[in-house]
Amino acid sequence: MDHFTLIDGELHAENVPLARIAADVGTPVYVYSTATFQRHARAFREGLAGVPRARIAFAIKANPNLAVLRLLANEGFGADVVSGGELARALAAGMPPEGIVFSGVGKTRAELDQGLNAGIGQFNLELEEEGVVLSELAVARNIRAPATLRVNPDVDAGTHEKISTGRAENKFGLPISEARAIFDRLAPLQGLNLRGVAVHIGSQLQSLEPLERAYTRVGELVAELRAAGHSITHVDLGGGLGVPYRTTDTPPSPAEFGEMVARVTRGWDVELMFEPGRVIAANAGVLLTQVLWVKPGVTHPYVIVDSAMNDLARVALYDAYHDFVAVKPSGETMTANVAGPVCESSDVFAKGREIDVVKSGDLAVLRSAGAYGATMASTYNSRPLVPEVLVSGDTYAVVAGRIAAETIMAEEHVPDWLK
Ligand SMILES: Cc1ncc(COP(=O)(O)O)c(C=O)c1O
Ligand SMILES: N[C@@H](CCCC[NH3+])C(=O)O
Repeated sequence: MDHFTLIDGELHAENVPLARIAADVGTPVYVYSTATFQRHARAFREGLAGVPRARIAFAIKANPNLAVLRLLANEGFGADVVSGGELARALAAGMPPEGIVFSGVGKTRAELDQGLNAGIGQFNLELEEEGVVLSELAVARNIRAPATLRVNPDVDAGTHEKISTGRAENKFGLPISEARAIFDRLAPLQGLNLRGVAVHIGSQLQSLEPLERAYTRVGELVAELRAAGHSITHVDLGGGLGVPYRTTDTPPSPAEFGEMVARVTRGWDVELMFEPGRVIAANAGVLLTQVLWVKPGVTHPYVIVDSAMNDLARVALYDAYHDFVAVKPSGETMTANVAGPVCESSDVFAKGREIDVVKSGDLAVLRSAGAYGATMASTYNSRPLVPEVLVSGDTYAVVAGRIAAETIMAEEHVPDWLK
């Protein structure tokens, strides 16, 4: 359930008509609901009620909008960051440094430095050399960096191959079979407080079974590390819980996830970290767009909208499904393709789909666009960066402006020899 509903035959975000936002801000525009974000954040936390000592770090990559981060900080969430830019955003949003986890396979020395300067709560190490460098940087400051080893459990998450991270051939994590030896070598380093293990096997998971397998392997590793004399106090179980994009999708609920985690981790006696992204953000946002033309096609007409793959890349990248619905549906439907203006044949949001009847000038939304939407937008075709709006009750605020591609076009970008 979300807070984008029909009121008097017209789609609203909470109590605000989407048509009003379109008139005031223009389209395309991402529209987020405060109430949906809060509902999802609370449902996730409540799902973990049976898990002692659980901490939640929102995976900022899913939606790094500062207002959204402030909202989640107010819900007690920390942040999972994967770059210096995301770290800066988490801090700017008021997330306490000790609630911030730094993940990622390619952290630079400058980013490790930035994390140490900020005093973040945890570095998830992806390779042995990274641990050596982090230790050196920490020793230079006379501190010890809190860290875990991210392991790759070689589990197929059963999701789209481009968002799968836990198979042996993926670039993420250390082979779990080598974790013990690497832990033995890194744990004594003076600048490290190597205190646990992290795992994350992929995104948009539709089943708990691969997560349970991965977590079980992590549990075995924790026992093995303890038997070898290591003190293990922290385990990071990552993110990945899927969401319904279609009404027929039935991903596990946060409550079912929490029940599985409580069962699998019983007796681990550690602080558990979770890094949800999509499950908090996806259904808290829509991409509001206007129909430009309805163009006759060979088999079906093309509904050409003013949003495109540069605004919402998921369909072109992963063949993802986003529901397309009219803001003022007449009740009639038609079979059509929905496409954007970008000069790529992959700039198509829906093919041969039964959709609400729309005509030139009508407003419509692509649903479930709050995660990996605006954050993956680009200025391809010199289109502006899409703005974002956050609704709360009867009011809304523009929380990211429409940034014209021309603003990054300057005479100094043309070298002298071309003038
Ligand atoms: C390390 C890590 N943590 C958390 C996430 C968030 O995943 P999701 O948005 O599927 O919850 C990701 C993305 O897959 C990730 O790579
Ligand atoms: N960008 C992907 C998710 C990537 C998850 C990050 N490891 C998507 O939209 O589905």
